[in-house]
Amino acid sequence: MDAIIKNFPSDAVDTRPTLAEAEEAVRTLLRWAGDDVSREGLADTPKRVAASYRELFSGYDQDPEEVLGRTFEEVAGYDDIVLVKDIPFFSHCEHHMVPIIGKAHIAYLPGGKVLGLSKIARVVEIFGRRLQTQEAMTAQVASAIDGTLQPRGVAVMIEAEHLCMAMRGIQKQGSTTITTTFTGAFKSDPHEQVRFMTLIRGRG
Ligand SMILES: Nc1nc2c(ncn2[C@@H]2O[C@H](COP(=O)(O)OP(=O)(O)OP(=O)(O)O)[C@@H](O)[C@H]2O)c(=O)[nH]1
Ligand SMILES: [Zn+2]
Repeated sequence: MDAIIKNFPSDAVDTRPTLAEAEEAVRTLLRWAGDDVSREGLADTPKRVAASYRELFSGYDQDPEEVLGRTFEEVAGYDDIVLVKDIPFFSHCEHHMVPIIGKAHIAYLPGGKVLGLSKIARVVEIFGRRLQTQEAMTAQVASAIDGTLQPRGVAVMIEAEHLCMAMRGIQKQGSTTITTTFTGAFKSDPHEQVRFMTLIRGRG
């Protein structure tokens, strides 16, 4: 997992295809779906899909450590839980390349350094905009924050609907998958986990 967090996964791909090759691949999939690539409505679709992949999978070219490296000293007088909850995200499952729609709740206990709040949401974006399993994404977000900020603990919960389970296959709409990763005090102290859960559910 470290390799996924520390490096740009795109570096591991020795040669990215050209744009023309990517557009040709889209044409192939359109034909596989049963459509006619020569009809007018599809003329620009390969170009649009290739451009949209650049955006939807932009996380491969972004380094979470760079984003999380911009910290500032602990805010005087505050050393308690910092929780950003209900961060919406879209990802794609690595099995079917179909959307995962969810929200992330992320907390940490400062250990000397504090993150800009937007950086927490940026980390969700970086890992979300890659092909994922929900478990891996949850662990990656927690590990990236833990490794760079070195707080007293990190808690990550992701709640998501997998459209590969809703639109196809078993076709169960509306089910939610919940995954959690706890480090440090959140892992060792059940009381801290309860506080995290209570704050997420809005009763804190
Ligand atoms: N653990 C985990 N599984 C996932 C995630 N996203 C999708 N899956 C599952 O990955 C599995 C892939 O199963 P396969 O049997 O190889 O593929 P499949 O024949 O398309 O499976 P079905 O979806 O059951 O039709 C399915 O059970 C999906 O529900 C995820 O984030 N985490
Ligand atoms: Zn899937």
